[in-house]
Amino acid sequence: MKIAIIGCGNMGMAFARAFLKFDLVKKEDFLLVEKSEDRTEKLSSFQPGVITGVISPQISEYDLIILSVKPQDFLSVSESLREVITEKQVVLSIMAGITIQIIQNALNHKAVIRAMPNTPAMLGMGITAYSASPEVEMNQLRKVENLINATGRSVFLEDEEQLNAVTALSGSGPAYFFYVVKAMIEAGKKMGFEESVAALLVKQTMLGSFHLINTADKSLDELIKAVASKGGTTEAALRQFEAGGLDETLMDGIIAAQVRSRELSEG
Ligand SMILES: NC(=O)C1=CN([C@@H]2O[C@H](COP(=O)(O)OP(=O)(O)OC[C@H]3O[C@@H](n4cnc5c(N)ncnc54)[C@H](O)[C@@H]3O)[C@@H](O)[C@H]2O)C=CC1
Ligand SMILES: O=C(O)[C@@H]1CCC=N1
Repeated sequence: MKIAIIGCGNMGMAFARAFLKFDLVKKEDFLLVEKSEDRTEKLSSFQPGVITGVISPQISEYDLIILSVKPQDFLSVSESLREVITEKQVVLSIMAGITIQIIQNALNHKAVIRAMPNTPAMLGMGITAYSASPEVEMNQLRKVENLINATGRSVFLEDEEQLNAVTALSGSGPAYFFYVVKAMIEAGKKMGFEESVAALLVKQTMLGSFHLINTADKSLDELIKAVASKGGTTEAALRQFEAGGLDETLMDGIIAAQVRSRELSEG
């Protein structure tokens, strides 16, 4: 399969590297379209077939076109892409908020898959949800699903609207996790630890706790209860979290992300 990637930043290249790792695509079968000159210099070490700063008719030789520019850059990309895209090509967009219909209209093109990955895709540990327009054929969808699975796990959603919630939950989710880890490390520093020691304590705690979620035969409430002794230290912390409305703040934040994802489709 020959793949053109438009917007070769964090996510576009995470996808490209994952496809290479699993030998799903050959280096020479990539066309990388990247506007930034700084970024383009870095891309040369990837040794793709073609690196270019602009969309040209050459793109019509590629089976799949991945749109991985920021949502705000889509309009300018679509103006040149609609001139050269051909009917047999499939478009895979990972842009937050931009609906299949907007992409179809802007490109005058029917076969569109919209996906929402997350940054652990860089390690092959991502989770991507995706929807497709009815014009995407089953064999095309399967091929794209195989590609996505090189970046981690995937889930197909019949209802495209749910991608806004996916964006809020797992698309943005890594940032929430890093935010909590950072706050915990800051607390460690406040209590007198060197940053490296605080980071070691927190990161290993997160890693071990994640594995407990997956392996212990306990619900999250039971896992919390198993840590929080009556009248003990954890209870003191949890009481403070509750008084500050931490869980509601987190939920409100995630819903704000969903609202923003919907807004992005309105331009
Ligand atoms: N970063 C994340 O965690 C996630 C991002 N996304 C989506 O992925 C998309 C890309 O995000 P990132 O990779 O984080 O952004 P990024 O800023 O790292 O990459 C975007 C790239 O597009 C390039 N670009 C802009 N206009 C262009 C044009 N006209 N032609 C060619 N290249 C152009 C930029 O120079 C940049 O290198 C966004 O739409 C975002 O919503 C989706 C899931 C997770
Ligand atoms: O923040 C954003 O808009 C993108 C979408 C999900 C993660 N990053």
